Amino acid sequence: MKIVGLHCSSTDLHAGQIALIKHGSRLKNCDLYFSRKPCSTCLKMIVNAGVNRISYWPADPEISLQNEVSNPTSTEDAKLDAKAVERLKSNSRARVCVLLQPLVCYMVQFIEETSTKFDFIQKIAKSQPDCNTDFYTACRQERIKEYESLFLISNEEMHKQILMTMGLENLCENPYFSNLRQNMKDLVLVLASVAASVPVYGYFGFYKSGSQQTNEADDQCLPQDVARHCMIQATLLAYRTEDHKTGVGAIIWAEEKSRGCDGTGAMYFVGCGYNAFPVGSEYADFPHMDDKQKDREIRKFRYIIHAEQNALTFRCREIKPDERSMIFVTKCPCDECVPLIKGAGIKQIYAGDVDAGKKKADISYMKFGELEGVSKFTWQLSPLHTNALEFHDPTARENGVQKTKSLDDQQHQSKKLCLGHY
Ligand SMILES: Nc1ccn([C@@H]2O[C@H](COP(=O)(O)OP(=O)(O)OP(=O)(O)O)[C@@H](O)[C@H]2O)c(=O)n1
Repeated sequence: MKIVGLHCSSTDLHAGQIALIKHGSRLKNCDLYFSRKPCSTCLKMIVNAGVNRISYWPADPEISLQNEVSNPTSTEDAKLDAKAVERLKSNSRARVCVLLQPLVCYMVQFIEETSTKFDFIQKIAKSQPDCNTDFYTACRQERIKEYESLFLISNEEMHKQILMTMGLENLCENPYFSNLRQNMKDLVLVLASVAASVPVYGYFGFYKSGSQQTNEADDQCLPQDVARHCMIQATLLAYRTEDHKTGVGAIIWAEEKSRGCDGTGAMYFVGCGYNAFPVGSEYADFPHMDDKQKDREIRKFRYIIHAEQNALTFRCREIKPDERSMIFVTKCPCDECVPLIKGAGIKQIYAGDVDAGKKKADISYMKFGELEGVSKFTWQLSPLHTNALEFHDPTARENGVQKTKSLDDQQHQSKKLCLGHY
């Protein structure tokens, strides 16, 4: 499977319309994933492009289908549109279905426990030995609250009514309804746990590492919230690893010269990957041992494809020399990958720096520190505030976790996943 694009709605266009503009008839046979059921404006074009499957999150984040009292005309429109969507669905070849695979047992617990092991949490914990990792729990609680309000509908009756209007009455009876809500909740918990592993905490963030020779434009760090968002994506990918021990995720974005229309500002998705054995291989085809195993022949390192290598191989866009392209990796790039990243023309690396400068038996991390010509940003305390872990403004913190800026909050709240009527 290869990801060919990630889009969200802009002021003028819905996410589905943007996918259509960006990819045109290349959408043929693709699978599309929506954070809500697409409206007829998007669906008719997508169906027409010949897509294979459309999966959507079974909720309506704007609750536009429920605002009958406050806004009868738009609710009427929303209901008409829901009917049109049903007709498009039943009369088209594409499979239109609910996006929800129940998670395997213990997955939520596994992710919650392991996400504290990521570099980003460990660095903070090490810098303040007395504070243990409680800040992780506080940060996770904040993310849970935020994502629940975005992705779940707290009132069960209202959720049932929305499902009915969407043509999902088969999910409104128990135990199906409660299973559906539990599955949705589990995914929210997974997302919140992973997001909390790259926390908003004090003056920690991605800052330039070392004194490097690069051109000025490439030296500019992304806003911290954008960098964190992309690293969370990479961290989610790391959970797909085929390595028993170490999961690594990587995602490449680039910045267009002109501002795009796809709701991601000027940034566009280039590719992503995680560490795994060659495509098509079966579980026992290759060795899985690490370099503590004496017999070198049964170690994994000569076989496993690194996260950055998969992101570069399965990218959907070219890396243009005159655009600022950036890779986000959850671990320090190793000596095999550093020349590949530079050779591919990537301008910025955002990474954790676990193992940086280490020479292990079969994998080394020596070149990252010496790398010139690519800007490197690693997770650390802001160099301007090295001794200032505490905020001067006490209102900026809550349970030890920095609160999101109110302006960001407002922008986030007003961002609709699919603008306009349903
Ligand atoms: N930037 C990186 C760094 C490592 N890896 C992957 O991470 C694993 C190796 O991780 P590492 O921690 O160096 O070695 P391990 O033997 O797994 O663990 P240990 O730290 O105990 O040596 C390999 O699958 C390698 O493909 C990767 O994809 N991208």
